[in-house]
Parts: sequence; structure tokens; C-alpha cells
Amino acid sequence: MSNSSQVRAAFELATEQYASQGVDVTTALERLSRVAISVHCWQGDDVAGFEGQAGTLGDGLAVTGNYPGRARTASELRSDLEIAYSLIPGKHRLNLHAIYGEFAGPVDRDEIGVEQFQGWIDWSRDRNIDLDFNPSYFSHSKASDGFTLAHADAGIRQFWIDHGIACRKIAAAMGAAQGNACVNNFWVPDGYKDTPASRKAPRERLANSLDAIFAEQLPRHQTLDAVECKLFGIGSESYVVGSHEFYLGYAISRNKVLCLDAGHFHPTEVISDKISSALMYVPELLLHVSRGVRWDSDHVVTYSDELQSIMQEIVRGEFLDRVHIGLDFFDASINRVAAWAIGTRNALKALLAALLEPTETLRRFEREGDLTARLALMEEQKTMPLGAVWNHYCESSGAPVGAEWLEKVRQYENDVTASRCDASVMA
Ligand SMILES: C[C@H](O)[C@H](O)[C@@H](O)C(=O)CO
Ligand SMILES: [Mn+2]
Repeated sequence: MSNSSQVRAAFELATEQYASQGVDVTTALERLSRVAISVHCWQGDDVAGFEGQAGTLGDGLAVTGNYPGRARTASELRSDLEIAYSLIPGKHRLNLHAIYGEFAGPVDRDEIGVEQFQGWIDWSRDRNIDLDFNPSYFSHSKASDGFTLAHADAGIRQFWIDHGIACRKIAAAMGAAQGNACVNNFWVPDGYKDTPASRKAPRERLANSLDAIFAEQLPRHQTLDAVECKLFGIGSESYVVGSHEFYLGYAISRNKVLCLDAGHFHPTEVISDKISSALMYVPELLLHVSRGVRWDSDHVVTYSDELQSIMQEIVRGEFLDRVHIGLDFFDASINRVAAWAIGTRNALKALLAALLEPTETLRRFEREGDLTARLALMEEQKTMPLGAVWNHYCESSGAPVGAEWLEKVRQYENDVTASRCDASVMA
């Protein structure tokens, strides 16, 4: 039997097994194919961006590792991304940061415009990959004391407000070009290493700055503003201005999208449990699917219990049309294209597992108080033949089956990325 016939045979058996639980595999795969994951550009170059000299990561973010081959230009990044997308079944989005513009000369963050992103917009149209966006409030001399939109200095605040306004216009232009909303996510590192004398004043300043940025109403079919909270960061261990309570309240009161990053809470706190609560009060959620190891370490997403719980919550709550699934990890210790493939394939695989759950039966057991049957069926799910359905999905989408994708990464590494010489790594 050829590999392909084995995939087919295993899929047919799996389909029957799921059908015996009342689950229609075809429907699950059709729903999965409609979900676009927002793949983050910053795994490809260790969050350096293309601004030139300013490309040293700082202000609350850190990447570790020196695996060779990081993308140094927009065309290298696009080439790497194209390989990554070819390894992932389905049609997905790209999440760009403002530092990834194509800058002919120095352009400060408050002055960027759509012209620096035209190359990305053209590529996105040619490749049919829709864009999301983020203003960049880090790796800049005006963020070096750990404050941006909540800065005590009105001039620095205004600089960052102007950056936010410029980014909203760029995001709206992207949305208009692609015919669907570009999600524009605001994360600022602002916070104190040590105990603040006033927790209140920076929060008032942050709310005012955000209100100034969002003062102009932009069409929601072009861009959606999202705000991302954090418990603590590097250099902001004692206090982060944009905490969960701050942004939950802000998003509810301003009708904004709330971004929940899996690494931004206490290590024992999970975002899967927040989805159904937050969606009672905010219109939509953006998820930054990440993996913290002891802290917000941004490890590559693995097929973890929490990843499965996140996807189960989205499906069980019928939230697929209100949750934007984005990724947020950056690991420079392994091949970067492989990192994208591993993380994105895992996110999709976990979503598929959730879509293959006999949700209605589980709900009925719960309604009827049969908690024994609920637990028994949930546990049985764990050994259902998910892999056979996943392999078939990959094959029918033209993506590599099983670990075949790793060979393609190795080939690309040999042909392209291994010979890249990176001044910052060589130094
Ligand atoms: C680069 C991203 O914007 C960044 O990771 C942010 O989303 C974050 O999670 C900061 O900890
Ligand atoms: Mn994040």
C-alpha cells in the first residue's frame, strides 16, 4: 500500500469511529478549513524588524538563541513565510508589526505610513494571505525607560500616540485592500521594576492616550482595534500599567477587541477559562496563543493541555466567529521556519480535535447531571484517531503528512537560510 492509500484507509476507519459517536468528520474538516490562523511575522527574525540600526530587541521583550538563518530583509522574511505556509494546511493570515515596514531611509515611528507597507500589501494580494497589524511600542529610544503611552512626559506620550494613529491608518488601508478587517493589536510594555508610588496616575495616562489614538472612528470592516494586557514583564516585575483588569474594563467600555496572551498571566492561570467570561462583555477576542515556561517565555506552541482547552472552549462556546486566533512565540534556538510549522500545525490540530468532539452528547450528559458519563467520554476522546483525520486533512490540502514537513525545512535550510550571515550573531 502506498503512503497515500494508507492515509486514505486510516481516514476511512477513523471516520467510521467518529460517526459511531455521532460526529461528522466531513463537517469538522469543512469548519476547520474556514479558520485562518494569524501567523506572527516576528518568529522569522527574532523580533528585530527592518528599521536599520534600531533593530535590537528591548523594552520588555527578549529572544534567546543563535540558530543561524534569521531573515534580515522583508524579501527573506516573505520567502521564509512562504515555505512555512506551504507546510501548514489551510489558508492563513500574516500578523505584521510596524517595525517590519520597508524603510528606504530613517522614518521614525510617528511618521510611518502605508507606503512603507505597500510591499506587504502587494505580496498579501498576490499570495492571498490577509494581514493583521501591530504598532511597535518597544526597541526604541523613546521606550528605553520602560514607558510609552503612559509616560509622564507629555511629549513622549504624544510621540507614541502619533505612532498609534499612524498604525491605525495603515491597518485600515490593509483591511480595505484585502476586503476584510485587519486586526490591529496594541501592546505596550509600560511598567515599573519596583513598587510604584502611584499605580493610578500611569493608568489614567494610558487610558487618555488610548482614547486619543482611538478618537477617530475607522470602519470596523477595515480595522478592529485590540488591546493586550500583561501581568508582568522583563523590567516591569512589580507593576504593569496595562493589567488584565485595566484592559478588560477598557475593552468593555470602549467596545474594543480584547487580546488574551496565554503567557501573560500567573503561571497557574489559564486563558481558556477566560474566553467564555470575556465574550459575555466584549464583542470579540484576539488570542495570542503562546507557551510560557515558568514565565512569559514565548516558547513554541506544543500540543499541550492548555492548547487543547483553548480550542475546546472556542468550539464548545460556538465562538469561532468572535475569536481571532493569533500566535505569539519567538524561539531563536531552533530553525525558525520549523518553529512556525510546529506551532501553527499544533494550533490547527488542537482545533480539529475540538471540532471532532461529540459536544452535543457531552452537553446532554452535563444537563442530565451524568457527570460520570461526561468525564468518561471526554477521556475516551483522548485516544480517538485524530492523527488519521489530521493526516488526511494535510494530504488533501497539499500540505506534508506527518513529519514529512521537516525534510522540506532541512532542504530549504541547506539551500537558503544556512548561508545567511547575520552580523549580530557573528559578533
Ligand atoms: C511582539 C508582540 O507584540 C509581543 O509579543 C506582545 O504581543 C507580547 O505578548 C508582549 O509580551
Ligand atoms: Mn502577545
